[in-house]
Amino acid sequence: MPNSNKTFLRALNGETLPVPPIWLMRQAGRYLPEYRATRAEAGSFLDLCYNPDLACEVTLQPLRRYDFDAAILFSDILVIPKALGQHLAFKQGEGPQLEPIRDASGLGRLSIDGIHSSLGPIYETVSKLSDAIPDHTALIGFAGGPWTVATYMVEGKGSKDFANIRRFAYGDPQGFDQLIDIVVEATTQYLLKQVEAGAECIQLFETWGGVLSENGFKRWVIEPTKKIVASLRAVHPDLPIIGFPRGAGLHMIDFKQQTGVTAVGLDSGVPLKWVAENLQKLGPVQGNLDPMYLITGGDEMIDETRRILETLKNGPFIFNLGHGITPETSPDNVDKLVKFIRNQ
Ligand SMILES: Cc1c2[nH]c(c1CCC(=O)O)Cc1[nH]c(c(CCC(=O)O)c1C)Cc1[nH]c(c(CCC(=O)O)c1C)Cc1[nH]c(c(C)c1CCC(=O)O)C2
Repeated sequence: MPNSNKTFLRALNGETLPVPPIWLMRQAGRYLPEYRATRAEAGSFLDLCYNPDLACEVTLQPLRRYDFDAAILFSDILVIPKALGQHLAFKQGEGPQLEPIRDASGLGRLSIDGIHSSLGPIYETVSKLSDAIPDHTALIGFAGGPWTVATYMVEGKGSKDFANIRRFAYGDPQGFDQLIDIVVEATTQYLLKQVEAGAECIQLFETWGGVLSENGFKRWVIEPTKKIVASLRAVHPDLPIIGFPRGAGLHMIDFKQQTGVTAVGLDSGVPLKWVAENLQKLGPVQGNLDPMYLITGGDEMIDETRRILETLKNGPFIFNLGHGITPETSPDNVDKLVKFIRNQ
C-alpha cells in the first residue's frame, strides 16, 4: 500500500481522487530564473546533470514554488548514450549533438561495461533527493524509451523526419535490434540503480514513438518497453511505471496492455472522451494540457484545464502537460494553473 499521504502514488495505485495530483514534465528548467542561475553556477547543462548537489537543488526549485505532488530527478535521457561511450555535447541554442551511428558497423563503439561509473553522480542525486523532498512528495526516476534514445544515437541530433533511423531500422532490422538490445540492457540497469537509490516511480519518455510504422511500433516500442518493465518488476514487483508513448494514438491500448506499464502519459492531441471510455478503464492516465497554454495563460488556459479535469474525473488521473514545459512559460501562469486545480 503506497504511503497514503503521497497522492501521486495513490493515483498510480488506481485511486480516483477528488483533486488529482499534479506535476509537470520539465518542471525544472529555463522558465525559472533560479534554474538559470544554478545552471550558470554549474557551468553548462551537462555539468549540471552530473553535479549531485546542484542537480538536487534544481529538482527542488519548482517544489518550493508550487508544492508539486511529485519531484522528477533532474538529468537527461541522453546520459545513456554518453555512458555507452558515444560523445555527447549540448550546444547553446542547438540542442544535443552526438557522433551518429548510422548502421550496425557503428555498434562496436558502444560498451555497456563502464556505464555505472559514468552514471554514478546521477544515482547520488537520486539518493540526495530521497532525503531532501517533503514527506508528501513522490520521487520519480526516469529514462528515455529505447526507440527515442536510439533516434538521437542514430540521427546525431534532433530530427524532423527521422530518415536515418527509419532507414537503418527498416533496412537492417536484425542489426537495429542489436542497438535496441544494448539500450534496453543499459536502461534496465540504470533504472534499477535509480530505484535502489530511492526513486519511487519510473517514467519512460518515448517522445518519438509516433514516427514508426505499425509493425515498427510493436517491435521497437512495445517489445523493448515490455522487457524493461518485466526486468524491473522481477526485482521490484510493485514498482509503478508510467509510459509516455507520445504520438502513439490508437497504439496506446496495446501499449498499456502488452508492456505492463502502470499508467499511460497522454500527449495533447489525444481525444479525452476516447481515453475516458477506453484507456482509463485499463489503468491510471496522466496528462495532457498543451504546454502552449502556459504561455498564453488567461481564460483559455483555465477553460482547457477544466475540460481535462471534467473528462477524466471518473477514473485514476494525474494532471500534467502533454509535453515538456517550454522556456517561454510564465512562472505566474504555472502558479495560476496549480491554484485552479487545487481550489476548484
Ligand atoms: C527528447 C528528450 C531529451 N530529454 C528529455 C527528453 C524526453 C522528453 C521530451 O521530449 O521533452 C527528458 C528530460 N530532459 C530534462 C528532464 C529533467 C526532468 C524534468 O524536469 O522533467 C527530462 C525528463 C532536462 C532538460 N533537458 C534539456 C534541458 C534544457 C537545457 C538547458 O538548460 O539549456 C533541460 C532542463 C535539454 C535537452 N534534452 C533533450 C533535448 C532534445 C534537449 C534540447 C531541447 C531544449 O533545449 O529544450 C533530450
